[in-house]
Amino acid sequence: MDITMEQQVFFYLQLLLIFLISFVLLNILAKNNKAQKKDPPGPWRLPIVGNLFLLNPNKPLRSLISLSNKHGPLILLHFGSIPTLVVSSRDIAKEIFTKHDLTFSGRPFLTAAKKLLYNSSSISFAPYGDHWRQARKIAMLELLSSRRVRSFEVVRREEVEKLVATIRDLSIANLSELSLSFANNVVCRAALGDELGDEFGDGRYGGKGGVWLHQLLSETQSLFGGFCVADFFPGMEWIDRLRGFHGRMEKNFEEMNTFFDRVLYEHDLKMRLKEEDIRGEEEKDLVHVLLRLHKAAVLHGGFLSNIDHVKAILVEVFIAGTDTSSATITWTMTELIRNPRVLKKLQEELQQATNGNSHRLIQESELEKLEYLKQVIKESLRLKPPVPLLVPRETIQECEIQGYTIPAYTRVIFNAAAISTDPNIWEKPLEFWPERFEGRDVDFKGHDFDLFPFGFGRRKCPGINFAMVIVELALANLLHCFDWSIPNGMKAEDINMEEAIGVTIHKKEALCLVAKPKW
Ligand code: HEM
Repeated sequence: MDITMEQQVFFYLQLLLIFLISFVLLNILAKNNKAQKKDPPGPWRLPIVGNLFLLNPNKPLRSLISLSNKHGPLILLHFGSIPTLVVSSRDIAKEIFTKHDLTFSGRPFLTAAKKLLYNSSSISFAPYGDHWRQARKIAMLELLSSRRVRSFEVVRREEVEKLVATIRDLSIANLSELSLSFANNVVCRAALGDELGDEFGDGRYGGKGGVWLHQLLSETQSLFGGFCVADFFPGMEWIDRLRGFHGRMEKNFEEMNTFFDRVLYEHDLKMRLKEEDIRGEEEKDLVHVLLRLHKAAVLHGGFLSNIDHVKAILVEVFIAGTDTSSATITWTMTELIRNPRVLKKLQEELQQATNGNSHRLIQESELEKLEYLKQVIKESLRLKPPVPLLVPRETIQECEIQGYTIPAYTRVIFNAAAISTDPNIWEKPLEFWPERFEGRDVDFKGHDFDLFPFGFGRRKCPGINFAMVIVELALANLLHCFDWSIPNGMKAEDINMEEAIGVTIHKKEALCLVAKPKW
């Protein structure tokens, strides 16, 4: 059949019409879509630096709290070129956990983690995915399980004995330093075993080797807490090189890497001598456990066949486990000395717990019944959470929160400290008042959104049991063995409560107190 000229024109007109209608419809849809995509509120920002100028570098936490007070509990800031969502409300944190936990389970790829944690192959800074899942499983089942934590009871007891003996010889105790070396020694002995090895000073934690390792780890902590230009201005690594930050990271990494190579080599030698260790018997430290898993992975294939991943997990245990526990001990002692009523009540509880035989140390088996001690620590974690902004997260896909669109790869900060001192949730929020938890079932292990010092969801801290027993045992014995007072006629109000900066928040000025032995 022939098509007439008229029919042809009509056909092309129809096509044109369809094209025009589709074009208009698509445009409307695109506009609607754009109109629907709403950014969370946030302050005005400058080109290039974004909102960085709004952060007081000495008090970033306080700056974030005041920005949230001004702009709302869900704000979008730009740190350099990095969009960063700040969550400062219990209800929004709960919405995220219950509806979008997976979306918020990423971690940003930060320079220090890339360099010091073997290309972010540990747990805390590993991007969400199979590697992280496998590493976390090992942490939960093998390294930080209740059984493993119990197996280090002797280590903790011996270190507490040493701590108490050291303080008996001091006229003034620097509790910031003492609690850090106590936590360091417990973590080192749990991770590496009882001896450091002769290449590292005299091979003992209390000696030169211990001091050297302590300094090395402090530098690692400080690099993690430091400001790295490339994390806010990708492509500008050269500035970090120029200002020496890269050099510091390289040096710290080389020293740490050599140290762990040596530790692994020595453990391997011992394991070869004692074949039974490979089957998992007599595992005395975490290096043994990791080496067993590494050997099995090399033989049969699987996770941890790469020795760098073993080293990354070991560095992680140190950086995640020592500072946080010692900061909790120091802040709790600070609050107690400022609150003599609470201090006295707690000492009475400890006295009763010893069943009349008070001239001895409190044992781990007695911690369970110390209700008031638990309330005191909970209150300290509420007022001074050691990791107040948690570890930064990153969205792995786009999602909608409170009607706002949050794109994939947005960095996310949860302001746990703002929530745990929110006057809408807590009565007298800035007062140290442990009795607030009496009969109030507030869990702090990531199930309750009023208080989550250990984070929540898939990425919450797997070291809670490991940390809590260290903190409880140290505090119970510090308070049971000594009466504490403030030196040089200072008053409680004179104690400087300023916070140092870093991922873990320490007391800026060391806590120095007079310790009078009770027995
Ligand atoms: C008082 C002591 C501690 C506090 C306050 C604390 C706090 C935290 C916080 C806030 C996070 C981030 C959670 C999140 O993103 O939701 C975290 C993660 C982590 N913590 Fe702890 N922590 C403590 C002790 C420990 C200890 C003793 C260890 C191990 C020895 C440990 C190992 C880890 C690891 C591996 C992660 C990363 C989890 C992941 O990304 O999957 N922490 N911790």
